[in-house]
Amino acid sequence: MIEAQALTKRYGDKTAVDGITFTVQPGKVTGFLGPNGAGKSTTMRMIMGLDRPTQGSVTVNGRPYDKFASPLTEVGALLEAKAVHTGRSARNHLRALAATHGIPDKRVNEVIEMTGLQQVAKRRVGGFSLGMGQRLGIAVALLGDPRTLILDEPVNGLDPEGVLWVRNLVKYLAGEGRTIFLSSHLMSEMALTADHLIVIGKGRIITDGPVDEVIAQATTTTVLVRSPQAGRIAELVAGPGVTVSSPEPGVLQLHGVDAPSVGEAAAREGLVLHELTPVRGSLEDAYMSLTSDAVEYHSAALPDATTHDPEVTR
Ligand SMILES: Nc1ncnc2c1ncn2[C@@H]1O[C@H](COP(=O)(O)OP(=O)(O)OP(=O)(O)O)[C@@H](O)[C@H]1O
Repeated sequence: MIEAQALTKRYGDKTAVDGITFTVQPGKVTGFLGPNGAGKSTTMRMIMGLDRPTQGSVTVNGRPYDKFASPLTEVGALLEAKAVHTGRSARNHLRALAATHGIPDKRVNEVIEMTGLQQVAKRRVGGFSLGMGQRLGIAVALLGDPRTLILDEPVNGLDPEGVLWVRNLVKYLAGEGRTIFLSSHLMSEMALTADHLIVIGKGRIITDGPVDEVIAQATTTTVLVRSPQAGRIAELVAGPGVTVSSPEPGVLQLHGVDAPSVGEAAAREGLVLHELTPVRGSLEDAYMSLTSDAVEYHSAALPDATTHDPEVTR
């Protein structure tokens, strides 16, 4: 378990992390989301004892990181994967780390296998691709078989097979009762991987809850109806708080009414439905809505492709 209490980090005038309190529970994958510069890496560095809080505290399994006699066996981390510029092979890099932390050599082989590095274990780490470097970083994090794992952007640079592997790995490790805390900017991936989310912006917590609740809180569910009698159905469901739009003939998009009510109203009148689908908002929709005020680095909007002058685009 990770527990942060009023955790704060200032760099001069800049408050990178602004008094955040949260708990990361064991047995779950907890996603850590927020725009660039929100304070995710700074928070993770404080958990790992690499940055000292200006105020507040953070503990792993009840203790500050620097109080662990054998930290690698308590908490493993992949932080801002920078290429390890070393002439050592991956295996020797892992062996050296294992030796200094009293970890048996056979664990090195285990993590090499777990991370799919067998083919390249003898190669110089300095020549690794971004994806191989990520796998090695994850191997380092797993080396001490820790109860808690902190992964900053673990899928960065991985190919689709690697992304799927990380997803399955962290779910498996959480299923074993470990505490998993990971950041990612890939919302679709986070939606598939995480059970719980903590979203921060400008150093403060925006929301903290189960993935489904975060999505439900920040998006609206619409109902898609396809029917040869769409006009009649639109009349039936009309009422205060209900908005109806029709993107194409025979199709309705309904806000403010749920799918069972539409189905029951149609049945009562003997109307035919070809489709009745609740359309939930995505995590990306929820994230965009939750963080819209917290984005420091706004990008310029691109011109709408549909309004291009055909003379110019041709
Ligand atoms: N060593 C430092 N000195 C000064 N400012 C820093 C330092 N480290 C981070 N910051 C600032 O603190 C803020 C939070 O940065 P942090 O790297 O924690 O954000 P992040 O959420 O991890 O962002 P990203 O998604 O871009 O990785 C940023 O404004 C950053 O510029």
